Amino acid sequence: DYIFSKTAQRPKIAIVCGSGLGGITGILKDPELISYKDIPNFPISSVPGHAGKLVFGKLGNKDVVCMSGRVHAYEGQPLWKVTFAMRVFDSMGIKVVILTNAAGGVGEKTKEGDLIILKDHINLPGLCGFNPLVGLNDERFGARFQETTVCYDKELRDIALKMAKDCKMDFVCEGVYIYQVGPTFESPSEVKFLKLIGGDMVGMSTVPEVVVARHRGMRCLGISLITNKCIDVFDSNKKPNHEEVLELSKQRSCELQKLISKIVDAISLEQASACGI
Ligand SMILES: O=P(O)(O)O[C@H]1O[C@H](CO)[C@@H](O)[C@H]1O
Ligand SMILES: Nc1nc2[nH]cnc2c(=O)[nH]1
Repeated sequence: DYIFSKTAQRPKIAIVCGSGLGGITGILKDPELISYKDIPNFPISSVPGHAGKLVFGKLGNKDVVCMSGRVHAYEGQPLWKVTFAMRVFDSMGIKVVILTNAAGGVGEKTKEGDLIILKDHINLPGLCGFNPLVGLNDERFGARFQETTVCYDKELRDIALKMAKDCKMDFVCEGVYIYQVGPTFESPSEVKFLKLIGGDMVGMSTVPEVVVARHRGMRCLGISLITNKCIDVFDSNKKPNHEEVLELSKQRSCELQKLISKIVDAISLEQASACGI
């Protein structure tokens, strides 16, 4: 109610901006900003590169809302708060959520600067009891036992790959994202393990949000920007750090913005009936 009292825009598509990836808010037409701190109960990010505002506006000819900044479990927030925005989006009538993140490249397939469309995920903490759907379930909002067979909508993924091909973005492909809580980056032995279990990239976000978004029946598309290669050799002098993550995000933000703009355009053309947009 608070959000709708502040804007007359009623988007059907939400975009979650990962670390340093809030630049897309700068290309929205007729932007209207709402600070997280003004929205009742909305959690506020403490991480550099996560601004803390909802930005409504037009991307091409479609209304969208961008979440510029997210909270992560490693900030000490419970998972219901980490995923709170997804419940808000659902009550606002959002049908499609595009989630971006900065991630470390695990396998040979990925290199710095690549944009990887999430084909699936491995919810490592989820497998050990750290899942946002733990707790009493309200059947009005979703099933007790949520399936996660196709978390990342096939049609949306196909659109993303087609748009990337049309734009000759040869650094876009599909991959599997592994969620770990953080805030530590991975040790070399952990990276070897993540490779073994079939991950292409690893990060500290997105999956809890997707689990809740799917529980609420929203369609999800995930896009990882590979900001660094995970180090799987012992005694390396090279060490991952958040500054490097933000620097790479800055370098690739234009390409990501272009790809998302094309995807949003295509959703309106190709998915009008399916998504009720
Ligand atoms: O996933 P996003 O929010 O893009 O952020 C990524 O970047 C941070 C590490 O540099 C971690 O929070 C990781 O999850
Ligand atoms: N877990 C994790 N998250 C990241 N986010 C950006 N880079 C990384 C990384 O190497 N590991």
